[in-house]
Amino acid sequence: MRQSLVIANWKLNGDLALLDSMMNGLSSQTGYVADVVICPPAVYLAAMQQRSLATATDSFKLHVGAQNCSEHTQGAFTGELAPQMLREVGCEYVILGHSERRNLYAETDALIAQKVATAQQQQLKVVLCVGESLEQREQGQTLDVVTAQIAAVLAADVDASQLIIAYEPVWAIGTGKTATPEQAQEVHAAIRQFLNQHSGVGEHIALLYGGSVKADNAAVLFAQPDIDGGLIGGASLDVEQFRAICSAVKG
Ligand SMILES: O=C[C@H](O)COP(=O)(O)O
Repeated sequence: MRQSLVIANWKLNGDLALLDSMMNGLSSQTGYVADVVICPPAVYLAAMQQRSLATATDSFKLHVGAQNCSEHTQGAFTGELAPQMLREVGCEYVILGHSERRNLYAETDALIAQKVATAQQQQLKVVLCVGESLEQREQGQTLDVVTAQIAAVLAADVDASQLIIAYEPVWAIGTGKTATPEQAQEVHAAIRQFLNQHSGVGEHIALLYGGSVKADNAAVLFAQPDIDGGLIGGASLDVEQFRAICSAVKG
């Protein structure tokens, strides 16, 4: 049985007050089928871990995730955060290869592969983001782009069976244009098949959809057979919306 996950990526948003209201709001309604992960800006990670422990019960815990990490474990890299530092403050997950990192910070497939390897060596669960631009989709290159992004990571010293992959079409991120359930399912199925062919792990790893997921479209996306949950940006900053999205994952 594959893991179901809903992950909040706050990006450069939020504050301690939102952290408190989100933790209280989510933990006041438990019984989610999916594991729920919140990835706030890094300065809030330790505070989130404290709150996660304080609100945890035998059956429910909010998991802590980071939005990025260094490919290095230590050294003269001003401003960077090493995976084991993230682990030490309670992080279990890290998002890598997000299109904003690829496009705004020029992260290459090679750098992302290095980051994935280092993060896994330090026992972080990696959420690898992949996705095509609008131009690439219009030119029929979606599956080639997405599988090439994954292949670059599989070529490095990584454990494919421990990856979580988030398919996020770049044209759907923060635009209000969601991929249709059929478009998303087609790419997820292709990713699973590709992973089966290249490392035999396709049936076992969680594949998430991201890109303008909201309370009113989450259920239909998550009902697709190869979609195991979501990576949520804007709607993860609203307690009620995010709670509804978490509840939209069914067993
Ligand atoms: O990491 C999250 C994705 O970039 C999706 O963002 P969005 O839900 O605001 O479109």
